[in-house]
Amino acid sequence: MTHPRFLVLGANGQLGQRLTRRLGGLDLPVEVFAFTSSEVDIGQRSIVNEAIRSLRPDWVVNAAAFTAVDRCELEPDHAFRINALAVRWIVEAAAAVSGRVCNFSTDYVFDGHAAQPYREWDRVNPLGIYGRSKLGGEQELRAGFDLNIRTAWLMSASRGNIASTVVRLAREGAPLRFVGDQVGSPTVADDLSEAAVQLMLSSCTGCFHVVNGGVGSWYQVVQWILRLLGRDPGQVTEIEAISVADRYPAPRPSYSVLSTSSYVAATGRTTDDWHDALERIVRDLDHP
Ligand SMILES: NC(=O)C1=CN([C@@H]2O[C@H](COP(=O)(O)OP(=O)(O)OC[C@H]3O[C@@H](n4cnc5c(N)ncnc54)[C@H](O)[C@@H]3O)[C@@H](O)[C@H]2O)C=CC1
Repeated sequence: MTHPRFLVLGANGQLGQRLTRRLGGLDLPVEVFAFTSSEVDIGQRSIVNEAIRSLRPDWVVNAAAFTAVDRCELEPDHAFRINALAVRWIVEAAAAVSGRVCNFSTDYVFDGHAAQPYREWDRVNPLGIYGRSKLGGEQELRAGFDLNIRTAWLMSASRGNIASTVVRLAREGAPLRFVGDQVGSPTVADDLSEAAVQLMLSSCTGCFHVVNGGVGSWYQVVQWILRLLGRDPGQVTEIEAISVADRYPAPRPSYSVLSTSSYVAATGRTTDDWHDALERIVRDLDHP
């Protein structure tokens, strides 16, 4: 009997690293192949084709993306090429070897005008190029065959991420200015990886929202990190809530909380509240 084969693209990214590690640590006989952006450039159709056709994976896990939201406005051609057209090439090559595609998308496909958590079937209306290009990628997937996981506000213990940045700034006593007027679903990349693996192992197809539970702003995330570090945010005068419009050129949805009820219905699992999930990361960062 052959073991399920997984091919991870964008394996050097925040999610790609976690997913590769999670797949490699499974208590099941699986084969995992992982390519970084320099090994397989998904923007090159022939390279994508060659990698997928030679390895014949059961699942191509696309963790590669152009995720710099503000740069997407300046480089729309590149954004559409990587976030949309490349997904078409991945799907074409996967189809040739009867493989499925697990793709990741974003809460930024929504405009933020909702008053309750977004479901998978809610009207999409991206505000900027990043969201539009990711929506383009979603549209390349095959109904009933591929898996599209919309997630949001990813955090991990990687360097440069919000958790490690706040820990560093707090230690240096540097001022902390974070957006307070945008709320969403902060999500830990390890938890998303676990859920994605579960969905693939249960042969789920279609669109699922997968995020940690609860609602927060980046300002609240930072307050929570400071509390976990034993610093009373009330005493930290340097922390300031700023407006998204003051910080970023590209528009962002002011409310992009995602409902995970489809994920719960499909797998019987729930995701942890983001406060608990973040606590695990900060504990690891604080005591490396
Ligand atoms: N970071 C976040 O807050 C959110 C991320 N997402 C989605 O989750 C997925 C993973 O995001 P992250 O890991 O956080 O992003 P990331 O930016 O950390 O990783 C993306 C990876 O793709 C690679 N990449 C870029 N262009 C490539 C190319 N032409 N060929 C191959 N690789 C290429 C980059 O080198 C990077 O390693 C993406 O689909 C993203 O759109 C969705 C919502 C929120």
